[in-house]
Amino acid sequence: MSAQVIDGRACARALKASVAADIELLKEERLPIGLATVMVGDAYGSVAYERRLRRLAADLGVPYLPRRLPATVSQAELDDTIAELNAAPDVSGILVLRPLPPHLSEAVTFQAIHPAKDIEAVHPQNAGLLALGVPRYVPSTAASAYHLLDTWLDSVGEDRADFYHRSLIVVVGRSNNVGKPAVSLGYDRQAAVESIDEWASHTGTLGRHTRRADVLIVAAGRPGLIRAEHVNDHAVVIDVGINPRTGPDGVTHMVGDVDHATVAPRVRALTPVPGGVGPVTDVWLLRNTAAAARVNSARLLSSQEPS
Ligand SMILES: Nc1nc(=O)c2c([nH]1)NC[C@@H]1CN(c3ccc(C(=O)N[C@@H](CCC(=O)O)C(=O)O)cc3)C=[N+]21
Repeated sequence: MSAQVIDGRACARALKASVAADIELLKEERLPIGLATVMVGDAYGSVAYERRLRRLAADLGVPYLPRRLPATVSQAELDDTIAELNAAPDVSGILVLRPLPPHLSEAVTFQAIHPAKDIEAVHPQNAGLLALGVPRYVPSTAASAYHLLDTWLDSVGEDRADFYHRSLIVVVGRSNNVGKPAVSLGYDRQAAVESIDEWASHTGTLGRHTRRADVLIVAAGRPGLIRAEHVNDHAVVIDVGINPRTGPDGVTHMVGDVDHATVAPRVRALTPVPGGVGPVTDVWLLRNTAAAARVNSARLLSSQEPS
């Protein structure tokens, strides 16, 4: 029997309707909402993501400010751009696209973002709140992985709490933007959680871990990393990988970290690439942008109070 393919586009459509309603309310209340992105250079994944965000923001009627800086920009110039966006009253959320060129520091850059506008929770304050189980914003990629899982559980009639309490979630990849948040969100659901560095594939120990997973979340950025021998027959596999691959025809398209053709026949359910986590991620980011409009207005109101 072949696995159920989890439909990320359908899930994104439903989520988008609820985000559109949030945005409508904000407009009625005259709370300013706006998304700003900062792209340094022109990495393939960043350009692709930025294009999607621009379209979605337009669709939802959210003002969108794309800032593009040359790959040679200095740390001080990048920090200045962020400071400007921090101060702009019509910008509720700021996203700095990764990766940054090697001469720039992600740690320094992310600390420059005002925590109230940090819709990806990359500032240490927001990353800390997430790790403590009291997130201000849930980072969109990891949030989308769990949103797809939750929605799929509902669709097959499994009780979410019961499922997570019985499950081992294995997260492959330990990036600050996906792997680590995915671990925190697993803990929050009271699941057993295991985190593995993708380096385990070089020591031949990857399968030993991944084969035990009830839920396998793969965010390693390595096409074809997970194959048939890495999974068991009741696994639910969430493929977070977004890797450009140029075919023999010279056309570049996206593939995930999971070898879909060999894994799909062996597991219970899995997400495709494209059409899995990706489409939900964009919508979640706009959801956080709407939530940020409220966080920012509360902050501005309280700063007007006498001290
Ligand atoms: N700070 C930061 N946060 C990010 O989340 C981030 C980033 N930087 N830098 C770039 C990467 C890349 N990325 C994508 C997410 C979804 C799709 C996506 O939705 N793709 C569609 C279509 C793919 C296709 O065109 O075939 C899909 O999966 O169905 C693409 C790319 C987010 N990234």
